[in-house]
Amino acid sequence: MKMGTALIYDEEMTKYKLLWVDPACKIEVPERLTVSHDALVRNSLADRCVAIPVREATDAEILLAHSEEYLEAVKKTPYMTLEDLKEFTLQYGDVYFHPNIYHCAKLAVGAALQLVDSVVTGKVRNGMALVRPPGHHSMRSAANGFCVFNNVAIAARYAKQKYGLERVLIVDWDVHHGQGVQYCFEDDPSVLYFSWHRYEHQKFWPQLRESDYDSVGKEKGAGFNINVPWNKVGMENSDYLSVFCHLLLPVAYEFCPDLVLVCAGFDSAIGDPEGEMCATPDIFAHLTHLLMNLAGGKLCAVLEGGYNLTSLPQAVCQTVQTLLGDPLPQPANLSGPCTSALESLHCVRSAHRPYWSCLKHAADLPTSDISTKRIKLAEEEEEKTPKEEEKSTEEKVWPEPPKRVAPPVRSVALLPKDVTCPEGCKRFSSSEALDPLTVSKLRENFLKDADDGDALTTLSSLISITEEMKKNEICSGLALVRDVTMAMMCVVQHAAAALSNRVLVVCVGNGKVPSHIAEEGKALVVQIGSESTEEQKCKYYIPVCLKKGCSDMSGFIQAVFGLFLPLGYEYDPSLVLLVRMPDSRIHDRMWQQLTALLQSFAQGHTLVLMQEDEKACVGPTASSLLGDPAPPLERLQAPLPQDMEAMERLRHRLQADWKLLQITAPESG
Ligand SMILES: NCCCNCCCCCS
Ligand SMILES: [Zn+2]
Repeated sequence: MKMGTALIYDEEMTKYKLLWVDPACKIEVPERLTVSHDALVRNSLADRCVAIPVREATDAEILLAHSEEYLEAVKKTPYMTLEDLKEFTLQYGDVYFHPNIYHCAKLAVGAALQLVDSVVTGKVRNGMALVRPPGHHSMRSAANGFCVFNNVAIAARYAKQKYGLERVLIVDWDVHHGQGVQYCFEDDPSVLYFSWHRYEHQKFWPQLRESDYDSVGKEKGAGFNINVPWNKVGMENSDYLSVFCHLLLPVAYEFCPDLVLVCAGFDSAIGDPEGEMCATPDIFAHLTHLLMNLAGGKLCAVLEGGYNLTSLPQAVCQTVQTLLGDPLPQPANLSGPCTSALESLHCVRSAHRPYWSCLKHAADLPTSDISTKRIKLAEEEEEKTPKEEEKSTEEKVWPEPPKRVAPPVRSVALLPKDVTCPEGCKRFSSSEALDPLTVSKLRENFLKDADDGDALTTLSSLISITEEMKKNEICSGLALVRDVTMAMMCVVQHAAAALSNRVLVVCVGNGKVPSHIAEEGKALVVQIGSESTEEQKCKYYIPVCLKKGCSDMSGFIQAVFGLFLPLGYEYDPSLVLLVRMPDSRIHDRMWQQLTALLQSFAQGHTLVLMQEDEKACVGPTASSLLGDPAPPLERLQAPLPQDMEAMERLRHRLQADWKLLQITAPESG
């Protein structure tokens, strides 16, 4: 049964503002919340959510992350005069107080806790809390960076204490480093904190040495704090996706969290005066989707920053629409990560090599460099942005994110009559006959026995399904066929020729895949199995070999994140064909994860082909195609070294053609 998405918002949290002149704080305005909520209402997203009321956090809850003296001090602010408030504020940095901010800060924490309760108890699947003041900069005994109480840090402690959760992942995609969260959990292996942030070699606020990539956590928490410093502004969608694919997701899946909390700051979006980045609002649909199959889909997004009143509401809507399960937008043209981002990615992966088996094969840091400060030389040759003084002040413009229309039919199933159609799926029966030309072409090209009526019906039905997808009548589909290879050939041939689709073909399991279908680039074929049928000779046919075959979950998931996703994003297909070859021996859970993750592409137009005897896979496949979160994989052990080395060699060979496969900067000089 499809569970809902919670939306937590209360206009009371708009009822505080800056009462004096302070240039550092003037961007934190009540309108941030009103424009975001109004956009959700205007786009008919709010009424598709489950409205959960806010509540005030109790003292005990606030004390989960703050000291008594700090709480007692803040408690006095409602009764302060304007002068007292100014005086009180001086002891903290880049933050302001107001007679009503304590009340709002308690509501912001309470909203986050209400969201945790709704998600962890299963009342809803996931959700978002629109709150202010934000939280991730506030520390045990100090307000900072517009933050009073650390909403997400308290939520993580609360979730562990009340529900006995063992592992919580916090993803902080805000453009600032949530140092308050880092301090809270840096010695705690049960909370993995990931943050990227504008850093510019410690020149950017809050200018902390401990925000660099070599702060990996302390004592038992070593490895559970991941900092990705952006040492240049202007980071784009490619940079964000590269870090997700080559760092966050492999580690997050190895960590196997029971709950995902997102410090959902949108000052990392284009147009924001703080971040000065260039990632477009629709990228947050993809970042959200890529996290939605962790922890069985239990994801709580809590608003942090976001100061551009145009990109903030757009990004909030993209996030909520994805939480609701709508098809993703086609990602904007991805040009590959910039040198600076690759330097940072390389440094973080090296720093965390000792702690995560998925990174064990990350190349080592050149011994001389202990921090990105010394790697500036590689940056000189690539000027991403004009020098400081020439910094452009013109208004950034970007296209309105594309409408994401959910097709009338979410998923169809082409099944033998004796196989029941999964709930939520629509059984496909080719209503109108295909035009005779297509039929005759099918006969001569694909049918061994020209009079094989069943095969003809199946193939013509598959073609009809791809045509319906092209018209966005159908989102996705699955088919049980007698011969998956022939069915694959037929769909690729037709889609590439007739529909001018770019088809991403993902073949799971061994079996002869006629690579000529990849020749002219109309299809990109990746195949993963236990033996490489043929070595990779053309750019569009990529065989991945796992010693133990597709039953090896940790090797498989590395191929998904390190190869399949980057390739898929760069290829940007309009159709994804997922083929389960006979006796692939892939685990159902891994299959469901793959089916879910491949919906990142082609606006979810995924067609799954399976052999007729795989009846048992129909249900799990359908639930993933219908948008149900894939069940979590168990904790992954180390992938086989020889598999990882083979994947490294493959990636190294391919990265010249496929930029999103890069994980280190091109040799400088
Ligand atoms: N350019 C003004 C300096 C403001 N620095 C504090 C930013 C806090 C962001 C919280 S997400
Ligand atoms: Zn921020």
